[in-house]
Amino acid sequence: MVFAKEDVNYSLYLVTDSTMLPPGTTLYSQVEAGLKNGVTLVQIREKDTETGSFIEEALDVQKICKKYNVPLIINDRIDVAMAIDADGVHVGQQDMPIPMVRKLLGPSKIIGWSVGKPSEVETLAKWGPDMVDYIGVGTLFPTLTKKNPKKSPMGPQGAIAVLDALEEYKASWCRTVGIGGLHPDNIQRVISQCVATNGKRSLDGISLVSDIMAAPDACAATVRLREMIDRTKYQFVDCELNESFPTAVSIKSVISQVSSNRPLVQHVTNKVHQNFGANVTLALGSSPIMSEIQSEVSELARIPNASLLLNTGSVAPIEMLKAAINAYNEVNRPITFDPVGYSATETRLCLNNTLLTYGQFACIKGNSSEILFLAKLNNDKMKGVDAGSGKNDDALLARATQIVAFKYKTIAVCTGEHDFIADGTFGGECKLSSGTAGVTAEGLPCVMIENGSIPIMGDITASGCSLGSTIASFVGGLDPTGNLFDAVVGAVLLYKTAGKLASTRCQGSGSFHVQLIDALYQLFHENKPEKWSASLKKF
Ligand SMILES: Cc1nc(C(=O)O)sc1CCOP(=O)(O)O
Ligand SMILES: C=C1C=NC(C(F)(F)F)=NC1=N
Ligand SMILES: [Mg+2]
Repeated sequence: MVFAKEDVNYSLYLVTDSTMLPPGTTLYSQVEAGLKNGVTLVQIREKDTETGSFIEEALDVQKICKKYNVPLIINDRIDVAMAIDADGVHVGQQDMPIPMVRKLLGPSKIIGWSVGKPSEVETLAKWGPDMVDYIGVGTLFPTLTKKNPKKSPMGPQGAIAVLDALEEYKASWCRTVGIGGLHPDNIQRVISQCVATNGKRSLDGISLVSDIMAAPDACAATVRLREMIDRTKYQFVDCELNESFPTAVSIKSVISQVSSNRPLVQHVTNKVHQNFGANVTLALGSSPIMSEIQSEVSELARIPNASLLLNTGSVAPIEMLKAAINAYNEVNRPITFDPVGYSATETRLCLNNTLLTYGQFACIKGNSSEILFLAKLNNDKMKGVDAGSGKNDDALLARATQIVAFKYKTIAVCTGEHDFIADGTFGGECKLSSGTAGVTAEGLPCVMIENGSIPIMGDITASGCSLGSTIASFVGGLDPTGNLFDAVVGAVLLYKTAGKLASTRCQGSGSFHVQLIDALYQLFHENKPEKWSASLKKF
């Protein structure tokens, strides 16, 4: 039986490995459990097996696959694939060159190729539509399954670069599966974030080994994976994600929610910001906790209305930051990420990129330099950790904010003379293959906040960081029916209005600090957004 290539379903692609079988299971029992519960494609990959027994195993697996009408792909071994008339092969960059594989297997067999970077896409595009049928895009996340890992994890952003290359080189025939460290805790984020910049394609499937092969109950593991992959809504935070434009009324409602829910705002932040951030949080009727203790982060995340502010100004150990991201993602509580000094040094760049790839953020907030860099629109290195020097025009900043929102499927905030806020959550909608149906960054809801300049804001410490505290309070205080975009816009509007008010009342930077907290306190408790000086404009 030959499978028509366009009928191949790549959505849940099991790659076998007999070296990790739990007691009481066999290669066949795990594969059958997968096939019974929604695996749509199987690859037998047994690196350390002698040819004879490999062929025996492959024939047995082939029988099971035929029973479920699922194609069987052989890893690396073209000879074995031909010997048993398998449905295709998967080869890596160091294996037999693709044109030779195609010559041996003929046009109807499925050929898969491991791809880790855009230049490899250029090659496959040059070979044309008769060569590579699908690519394994990886290694997405760290994994122990691949013995001698040659590739460092690329994360969703690396997969986006590969998807972009497929679009750039017009390899429309080529399908894609993500692979490497894929598990229930990151699959939905991968499906949601791995979208080509033109919005026209996302991964066609999720490929994995250990989540099923090493599962004591491979049926249950596969059922969970299947259900997750079939979901078209990625609810990474327990509040509403819809792209309505905020109004004074909706912001008033956000403040009432925050006021009554009194969110716990865990600050993992730099030393300079801690005290002031705590006072800003208290002024907003929320309760701050400055904890960097890894062992308590799961408990804190489970406190009602918990909200995490991750500010990488001066950093806790990366393992603690990762634990915090995991803990809050696990219980769908919001994380506000402030990549302070995003790329000022190699260390910060590496740390921030690692964290950006490690979890889903409700909001990513930065100054214009940080946002321009995150959007890859700023070539020169950042100057120090303060706001970028020089004037960037509004259109560029709005676009950069939309690009960051799109890449990370988050609410992106770019602060400066004007503030920009873009909603890249797509209401949580996400789908295999079709991406965002062509919606691109410039199609995202984006607002600009005008408020006149507040020069003195730059003369105090932690003014930007404390906007983070304000955002974290607002997103943390939402009811499940509250709206994330409203909360972030409301936080920025309130903060800028308070800054303006404080600058008219203070005698210098010392009293500005105090006046800013007073203004936040008064405006919050008064809750009359319709009277705020900061104005909102759809961009
Ligand atoms: C077979 C394979 N190829 C990879 C690549 O990056 O090309 S990673 C990998 C192993 C993936 O195993 P797990 O799902 O257990 O992480
Ligand atoms: C190294 C590999 C990379 N990707 C894939 C797949 F996901 F199936 F495409 N299989 C492999 N064996
Ligand atoms: Mg190989």
